[in-house]
Amino acid sequence: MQLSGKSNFPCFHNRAPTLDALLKHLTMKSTLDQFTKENEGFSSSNVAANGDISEQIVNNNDEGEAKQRAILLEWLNNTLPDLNLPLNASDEDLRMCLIDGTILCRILNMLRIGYVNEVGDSNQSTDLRTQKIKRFLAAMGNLGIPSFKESDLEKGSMKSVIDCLLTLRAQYKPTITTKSKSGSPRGSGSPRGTGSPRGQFSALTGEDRLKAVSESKLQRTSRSPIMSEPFAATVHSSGGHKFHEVFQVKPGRYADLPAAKISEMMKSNSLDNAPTQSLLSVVNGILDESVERKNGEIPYRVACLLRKVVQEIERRISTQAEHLRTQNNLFKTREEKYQSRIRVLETLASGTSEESQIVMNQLQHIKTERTKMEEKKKFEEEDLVKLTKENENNNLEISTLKQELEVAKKAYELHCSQMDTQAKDAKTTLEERLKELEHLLEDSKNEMKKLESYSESKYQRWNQKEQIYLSNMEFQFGALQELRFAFTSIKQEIMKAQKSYSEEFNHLGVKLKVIADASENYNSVLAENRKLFNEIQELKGNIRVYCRIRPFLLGQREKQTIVDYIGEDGELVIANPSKPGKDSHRLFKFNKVFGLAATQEEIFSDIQPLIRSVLDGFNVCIFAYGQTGSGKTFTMTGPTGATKENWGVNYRALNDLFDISQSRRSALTYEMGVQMIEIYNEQTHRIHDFSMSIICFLDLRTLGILTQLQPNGLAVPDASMQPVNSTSDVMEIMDVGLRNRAVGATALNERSSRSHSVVTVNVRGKDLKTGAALLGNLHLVDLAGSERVDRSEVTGDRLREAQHINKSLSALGDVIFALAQKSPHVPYRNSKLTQVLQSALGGQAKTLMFVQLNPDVNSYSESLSTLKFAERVSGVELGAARSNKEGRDVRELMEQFCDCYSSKFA
Ligand SMILES: Nc1ncnc2c1ncn2[C@@H]1O[C@H](COP(=O)(O)OP(=O)(O)OP(=O)(O)O)[C@@H](O)[C@H]1O
Repeated sequence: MQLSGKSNFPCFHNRAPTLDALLKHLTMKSTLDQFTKENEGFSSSNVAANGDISEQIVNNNDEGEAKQRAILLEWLNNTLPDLNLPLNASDEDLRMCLIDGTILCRILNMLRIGYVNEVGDSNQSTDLRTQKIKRFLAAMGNLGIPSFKESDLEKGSMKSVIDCLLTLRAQYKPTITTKSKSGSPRGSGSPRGTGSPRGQFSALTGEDRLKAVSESKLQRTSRSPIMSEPFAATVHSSGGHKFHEVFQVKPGRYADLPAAKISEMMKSNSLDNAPTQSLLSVVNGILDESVERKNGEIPYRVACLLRKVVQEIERRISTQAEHLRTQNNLFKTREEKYQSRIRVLETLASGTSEESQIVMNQLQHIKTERTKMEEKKKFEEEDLVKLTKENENNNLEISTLKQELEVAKKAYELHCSQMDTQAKDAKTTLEERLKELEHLLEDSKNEMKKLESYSESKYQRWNQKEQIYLSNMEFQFGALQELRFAFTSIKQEIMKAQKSYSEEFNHLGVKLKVIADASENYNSVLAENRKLFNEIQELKGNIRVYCRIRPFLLGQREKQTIVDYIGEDGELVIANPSKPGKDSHRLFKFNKVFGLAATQEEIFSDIQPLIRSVLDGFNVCIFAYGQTGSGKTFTMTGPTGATKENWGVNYRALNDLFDISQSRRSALTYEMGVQMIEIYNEQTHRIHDFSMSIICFLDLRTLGILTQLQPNGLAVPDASMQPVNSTSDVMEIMDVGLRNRAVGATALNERSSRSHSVVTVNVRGKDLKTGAALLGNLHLVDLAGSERVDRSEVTGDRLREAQHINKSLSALGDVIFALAQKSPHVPYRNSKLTQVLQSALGGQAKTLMFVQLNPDVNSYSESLSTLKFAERVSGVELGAARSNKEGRDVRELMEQFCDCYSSKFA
């Protein structure tokens, strides 16, 4: 049976809804009694009744507890069959039934006169009701509870009836207190330890019972209406017990409560039955927990619980306020009633004195009552004020809590919205990621298919390759076998070859020893060779004169020549066809005469030994002498734009120098330098500078000529040497020099040179073994034209140029003549030309002069004078060569040299 924990009895709970209903049914006559019962009559009568009960209970101690319970259950089931209490109902069920105010009111209504059955059984017989009343009285008698009389009911006085019911209720009520101490409904307060309600109650003395009732009253008055709730009155009821368990939560644990627990707490039943103090504790606990966690976050379910609890507190406060207003109105109504009664009584008091005395007594009594009422009212008002203040404080606290709750709610909602946003973003991201993964999965599948097909094809290819490799391996294995056989045979051949090689090496070693011995003698042989070679050159003559006859040029083929005979031993006979006669033929003798058909190569091959002498450390001078246009430049340099075949003496000589120096590099190292100057009007100029040109010719700086030769044998110090390493370097320098030469047009030759061109090659050699130095100079001179002045048809500057040319050529002839005569004085200083060529003229120097001859009959006289100049030089020299009869014959020396050379190097 489910019983409500609320007590509706007016004495204990003013806010119970059944109180007003009960009071309305009471008669006006019993109003004063009712008032007395609620205030003081209850305690005194109750105490008195309890005292009687205790005596009766003591007298009936022998009756069993089961019998008492059975009697009470029987009566309750008969009277209120809808309770449907089982015969074996427990003491707790019985207790819960009897302390229920509603049930007590129903019992009271049933007992009072004019009772109408709740179920609407208006036809119920009076006998039945009387029988029920008698049964109740009998049950009370059995329980030893002071009862009432049926006449009291007939009179309409309910005081004794209410006292009886309160006693019955009070009998069960102490067991509650006892239970909390002993854990048994009957408690340990029974002196016998039986725990029966009667025994327990009887164990209390009258004073104790009075004290208990007073405490109950004191509790009632000291508690605020808010706190005087059903739960407070029925702390140990089943519902209260449940609330106690539900709200016994340790501080700081609300956030961790499971949802089921919070749902249980939020049940309307739980919240309705929970004490306000517990609800406030819940609110404070949640807020403290929120503050302690410092993040303001309150789980949603806890926030719901908080809202629910606050709503419950608000509801209770409003209910209590309503109740206080009702109570106040009630007190005002009562006061008005009392005032009207006082006025009636005062009217009556004006009647008889006796009645007046009685009325005065009653009035006094009423005044006393009124004073008490006023005191009570005062207490109530104070209570009201306290409650109002408390209500205000609570409202204030609630508003604060609401604000905090609102703030917490907003923070929570903000947090929730952020979480929602994050969740949406995360969801979107995850969906995108899912799509990507799906695409990837699709791609992977496709890739896997491709790989499978590829691996399949590759597997087949590998199989094919394996077959090929196997066949190849078989083939290679066969080849390997062949190679092994070949290797064995080759090995044997190598062994044989090794043997023959070792024998050959031994033989070569012997030969190498011979070569080493020969090489040790090489330098001495080389020195001897140089000595012998020089002796040969000396035997040929240190001054040689060759004659070269220029061929007719294009357009001169039909002209008469002056050349009558050319002998192999250097004889030349010229004749003047225009003056035939006895003296028309003249004989000239040279070292050698080159005819019209002589090539450049033939010319050079004859002078090549002199070039070798330069590398042996001797000075050599080669110059061309002849009239303008006789072919001097052609012989010394070659034609303009000459190929290697037409190279003149200059190029060939320098080329030969480089070739011979290269062939000697194992024994000698050479450094070469070239300078190119020209002597014009007895002034010396450097012409190989690349920046020179014909236009700037007259502004050229005049070079000084040293009176004493330098250590290198040069007489023109200012004309710096240009180092050369190859034939191309030399050709480049010469080309620039030739372009810069002073060339002017004359009537005789379009390239008539009026200056002496001197190319000097300085050679420095070093013997790698002995360290001895060799120094040689080669002078290659292209002389100016030797024609006579009166034929050149020039005057002024041209005439002065011709005079300077004739003077220098005469000086050259004088020097050579003096050298040939071994004259003590050689007139080198008579011209710039002889000064420049001083080192190459005389001493051990070798001089070779080409006498260039123009065969044209028109140039007969110029050719004749040229030949006479050459005769003067060559005649002396040739004579000297011929007079060297005490010396060895040239031919013999040559043979001796050749024998020596072949024996050393063959
Ligand atoms: N041996 C030769 N064979 C063919 N042509 C020649 C020969 N000698 C000279 N010549 C030609 O004759 C002309 C004159 O020669 P070249 O200029 O060498 O004379 P030159 O004596 O140097 O004159 P100059 O005194 O004016 O310098 C040139 O055209 C040249 O090519």
